[in-house]
Amino acid sequence: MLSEKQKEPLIRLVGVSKSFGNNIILDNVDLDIYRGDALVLIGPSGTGKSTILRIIAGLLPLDKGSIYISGQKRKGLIEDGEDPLGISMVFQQAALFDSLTVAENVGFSLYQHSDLSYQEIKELVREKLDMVGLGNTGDRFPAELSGGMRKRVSFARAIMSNPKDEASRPEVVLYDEPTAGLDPIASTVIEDLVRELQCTDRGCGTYVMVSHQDSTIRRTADRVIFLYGGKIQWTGSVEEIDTTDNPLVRQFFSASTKGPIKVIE
Ligand SMILES: Nc1ncnc2c1ncn2[C@@H]1O[C@H](COP(=O)(O)OP(=O)(O)OP(=O)(O)O)[C@@H](O)[C@H]1O
Repeated sequence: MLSEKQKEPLIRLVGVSKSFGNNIILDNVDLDIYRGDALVLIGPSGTGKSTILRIIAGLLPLDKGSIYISGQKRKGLIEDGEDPLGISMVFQQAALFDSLTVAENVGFSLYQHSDLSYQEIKELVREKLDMVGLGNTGDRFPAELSGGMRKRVSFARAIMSNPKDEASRPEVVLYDEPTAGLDPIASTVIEDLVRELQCTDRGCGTYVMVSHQDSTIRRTADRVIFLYGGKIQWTGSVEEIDTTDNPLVRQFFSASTKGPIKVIE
């Protein structure tokens, strides 16, 4: 039996609405994310998937509704107060500092915000780079790496935390299209890594991902959510992608221009 605490969602969006100008992007969205969830958000371009990630990360204000982190209502943005659990985001463009080495990028937040020694941070950086299979790249600059390697550096940065500050350890990782623009083999490396990083000796973490790539959706999702018209239209398992009779999901995966999804020309 799960205790009440274990059943409580780590993150809960209640009645969340968001517009940009006159465009209603999210319309009264409810979403619960549980510990250990491997959740992939899908849907046509421009339906608000990245917007949901940015809202969960606390980077974007809501128009209406509430967001609860470990049962605690968030007030304002992440810069207005820390959440009771660590949430980190891997951006679509790896978002590395070009003028810093790989090691300096990965250790950046610890150099800025911790009192760890240079040597301690160096060892942590090396550990995280080893975890993403890039142990020997610390002295290189982002421009010297392939797109897939840059993505992996951004993963290493996202899972970095201060061992003396348990609250800094990210329990939830948000991935925005981590395999966009990568060839199929580089995508497989990233997909495997997402799964490997989810479960460590501490247990299984939680992630929410946005992806358009069929292989990434199928290999990294336990639960799939289809967003369209500002609403969650369908939730199912990967297996159910091929068996559902939901017309939106069927059209999306058959890549057909005919169906309820309006084609933007
Ligand atoms: N800061 C902003 N200002 C104005 N419009 C925005 C802003 N951010 C997003 N939008 C608009 O909101 C809509 C949803 O954007 P979002 O990036 O969340 O969609 P998405 O589903 O992730 O799309 P894609 O699959 O193409 O990445 C788009 O029409 C986008 O142009």
